[in-house]
Parts: sequence; C-alpha cells; structure tokens
Amino acid sequence: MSQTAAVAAPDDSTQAPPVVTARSLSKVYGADDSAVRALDGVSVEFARGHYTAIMGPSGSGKSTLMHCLAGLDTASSGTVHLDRTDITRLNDRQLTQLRRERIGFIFQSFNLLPMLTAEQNILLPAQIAKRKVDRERFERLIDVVGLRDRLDHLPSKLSGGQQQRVAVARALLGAPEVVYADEPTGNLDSRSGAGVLSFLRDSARDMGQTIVMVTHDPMAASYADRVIFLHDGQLVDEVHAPTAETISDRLLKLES
Ligand SMILES: Nc1ncnc2c1ncn2[C@@H]1O[C@H](COP(=O)(O)OP(=O)(O)OP(=O)(O)O)[C@@H](O)[C@H]1O
Repeated sequence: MSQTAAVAAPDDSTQAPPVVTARSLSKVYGADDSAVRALDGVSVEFARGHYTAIMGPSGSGKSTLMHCLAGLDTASSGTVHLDRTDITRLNDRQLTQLRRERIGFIFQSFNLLPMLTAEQNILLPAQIAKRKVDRERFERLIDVVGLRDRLDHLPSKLSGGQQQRVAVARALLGAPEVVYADEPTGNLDSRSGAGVLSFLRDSARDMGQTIVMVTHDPMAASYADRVIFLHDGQLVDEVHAPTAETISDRLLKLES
C-alpha cells in the first residue's frame, strides 16, 4: 500500500488528458473541538473515457470527495478543475449551471419524477437546460439500455433495474464531460446491477464517457478501470484493472 501516493493518475494519463483534477482538496465540517476533517489533502485526476470507482471504509470521505468534485459541496481548501474551469471559484448560480450543462448524475434512489414517462424523464435535463436533444444519441442509448418498449411507462410500472437504466440514459444523453454515480446499484438485485454496471463500462469504452462512481461493493467496483481508496480523508491506494478479489483484499487491509 502506497501511503505516500501524492497524485493518483491513470497509467496512460499521457494519452488521455484529465477531465477532472483535484489538487490538495480538504474539507472540514464544523469548527474547533467538533471539527471533522472529512478530506485531508486529496490530489487525484480522472482521465477522459476512464471509469473510476472510489472506495474506502465507512466515514473515509468517499461521498464528501464526490460531492466536492461535482460542485455539490464546497471544499475548505484546494482546487477542483473540470477541464479548464476551476469550480471552487464559482458562485452558486454558476455551479448550478455547470452541473446542469456539463455533469451527469446517477444516484442510488434513481430520482425519477413519478408523473413523467421514462422518455420524459430521460429528456427532462435537456429541456431544463434548453439544450437541443441529439435524437441519434437518444435512439442509440435507448437501444443499448434496452428501454425501447418501456418509453411510455411511468416509473411505477418499471422494475428497479429498468428505473435505474432510465436514470443512466438520462445522465448520459447530454454527453456530459463526467458522470458521477453514487452507489448506482445499491438498490438493485445482482442481475439488474450487473446490467447497469456493464452499460456504464461500455459507455466509457465505446463512447469515451468519463465516469466516477462511489461504491461499497467490490463486485461493482471491479467493472471500473481503476479503483482509488480513501482512508481518514486521504487517498492511500489505487488499483488498475481491478478484480473483486484484489479490491476486497485492499479493503480488508484498510479496515484492519
Ligand atoms: N454534513 C456533515 N457534517 C459533519 N460531518 C460530516 C458531514 N458529512 C460528512 N461528515 C463526516 O465526514 C466524514 C466523511 O464522511 P463521508 O460521508 O464523506 O464518508 P463516506 O466514506 O462516504 O462514508 P459511508 O461509506 O459511510 O457513506 C465522516 O466522519 C462524517 O461523519
């Protein structure tokens, strides 16, 4: 385990420039005696078209890191660049616009609007952002995620796996610079989960989609190109081309 790893970068980072770069990122919640250092000087890069999983013991800072990377939470110090934009310098209005236009989100709870059909849910972010829908990409996504015959269904008429595939199609439709996924298969049975994870992996490989995913599940993380490990708010290790076994092994070491 490389406790001193200062910057975690993919092996082929010279060919694939980073889409997201965090430098010396720290986040402290509260003050004085009750202060919690949730992130402690994290520096990490996420290369274009790469699928990265963030893992670590409970309370190690995974959600905090993802929220700071995605502009959902503000760091106490350090910088986060999305391409050339330093998002730590943006105000709330600019952050909202950046999240809407340049980032895709997939959450554990799907976050679909119950009164809209699958198709309307997928198209909603583009409508809110007043973005023209790329119909060709839409059709391709629908076929790849296997929702062609479910487009006019309300979420309540879809299985959990189908609902999450709607959420995945929604996140990917606008070809965002990065997709952040928070336990995207946490509510799914293993077969539906495998479908969603394979699709995420394929979208990175075939469409060059950059994906950053927080998960507790070594099997889910094994779909990624790289796993980075947090411990007490610090980046302490990473594995490339991971298997569920190598990931479980590293996690056990961190938790012991
Ligand atoms: N809003 C908050 N206020 C105070 N402390 C917080 C807040 N959010 C997180 N923390 C603390 O920051 C640390 C990191 O939390 P975080 O949720 O990022 O960890 P995590 O690795 O995602 O945990 P888990 O795997 O349990 O979801 C924890 O000690 C947590 O209690």
